Amino acid sequence: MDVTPKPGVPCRGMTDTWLKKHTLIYTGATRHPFILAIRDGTVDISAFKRWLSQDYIFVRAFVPFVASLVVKAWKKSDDSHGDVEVILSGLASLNDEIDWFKKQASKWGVDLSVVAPQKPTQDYCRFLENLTSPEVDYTVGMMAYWAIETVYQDSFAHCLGEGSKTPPELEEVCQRWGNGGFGNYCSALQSIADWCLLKATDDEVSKAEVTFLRVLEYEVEFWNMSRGIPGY
Ligand SMILES: Cc1ncc(CNC=O)c(N)n1
Repeated sequence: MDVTPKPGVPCRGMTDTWLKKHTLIYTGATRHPFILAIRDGTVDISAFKRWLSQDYIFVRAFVPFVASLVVKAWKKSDDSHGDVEVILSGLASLNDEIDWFKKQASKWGVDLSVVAPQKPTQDYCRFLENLTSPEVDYTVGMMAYWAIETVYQDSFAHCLGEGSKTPPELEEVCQRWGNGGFGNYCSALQSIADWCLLKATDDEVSKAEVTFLRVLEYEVEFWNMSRGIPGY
């Protein structure tokens, strides 16, 4: 079999295949009514504040998950792709992000010390905690990391795109994840995830695909909660 890359023909990894195969649910997570409301300037400010306080809880739980990936990257024998440095720089950004959330909270008059996690936040945080276990493959974890970051990058970049009417006071929020630098970071995570998937067993690949779908479902639930759909 000829495996040499053809000029002009992009080399598609497993993650791109899944984005195509599951495009409906991916679009549901990245073009959610909450995001569309930010983009068209009709977002309810109480919904935005709810998102802000719940996401602060999420991000705190995200830190140990990403830290577990540093451990797994360090333990595996092949680090020719510099995975440890890539993940570590993500942890450093999360350190800034936690400060950023605190500043945003005081700007919007949200008291983070009294915020209780709602059910979708609890469920999503528990899912992250399960992924932190040493029993979960590095491949599955990296793929989840890429998917979680990419949903935010794609969603918030959409709020900054051509023709958006995002309120000026929310632009900084959209920039946090929608900026091109973060887009490049997501591409780096995607390359690592694709490389892992290329070498993974069939069992790991199918576990990773299920995990990919679960991430998208949790993201949709998180937006639903933020939007204040009755029942939350
Ligand atoms: C629910 C959710 N998903 C993804 C992200 C983006 N990662 C870190 O900030 C986030 N903040 N919150």
